[in-house]
Amino acid sequence: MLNLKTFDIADVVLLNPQSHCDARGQFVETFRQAWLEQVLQKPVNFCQHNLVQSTRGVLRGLHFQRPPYAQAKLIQVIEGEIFDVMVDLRRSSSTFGKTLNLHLSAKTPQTLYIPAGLAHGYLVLSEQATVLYQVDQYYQPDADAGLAYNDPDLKIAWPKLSCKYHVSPKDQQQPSWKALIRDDKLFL
Ligand SMILES: Cc1cn([C@H]2C[C@H](O)[C@@H](COP(=O)(O)OP(=O)(O)O[C@H]3O[C@@H](C)C(=O)[C@@H](O)[C@H]3O)O2)c(=O)[nH]c1=O
Repeated sequence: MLNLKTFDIADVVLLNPQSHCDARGQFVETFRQAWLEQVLQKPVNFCQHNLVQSTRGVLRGLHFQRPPYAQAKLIQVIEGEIFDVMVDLRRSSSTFGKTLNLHLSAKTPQTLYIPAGLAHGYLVLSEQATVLYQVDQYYQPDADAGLAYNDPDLKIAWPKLSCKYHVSPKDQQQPSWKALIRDDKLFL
């Protein structure tokens, strides 16, 4: 049986699938297309699968692809724990500019669906983390875009760690929210 959670930001869905435990270990159906299609009332089709490994303090994001290559994402943490962040960039949305954060851990098999039009990022809280994610549009380097993870306007309460955050040179120079919203082409 599937248990799912929705949030203030429309179309973000956290799937909490059932674990089947026995003497050998556990078996979990982490995703069924029909589950999401029933909630979203539209077809989903993931064409690219990614595997990302990181160590504690690595902060990736906040990222999105500009239209017409905006990507919906399906996130699973298969090792370790992350603090996952989403920002609604859809001008038509009642939660435009709103952020949402969740702790995701491999200890609890969960699958997070992030609709197209949201910026996404995460901080690794465990010694190592492995994130598997699927996207419904191919990676388009020319459409790759970002938003400063530490923009005070976003008020994201990133957890404090005993080590420094490890942020890529690209992500240290992402634009602020105010700079981003001046550019109409960035949004759905
Ligand atoms: C995202 C991506 C990157 N790459 C390459 C480009 C680069 O050489 C290397 C690392 O890219 P990045 O620094 O952008 O990787 P990363 O910072 O992990 O980017 C990811 O961050 C998280 C938060 C997301 O939500 C993803 O959509 C994606 O943007 O991998 C691909 O080949 N395919 C892809 O789909």
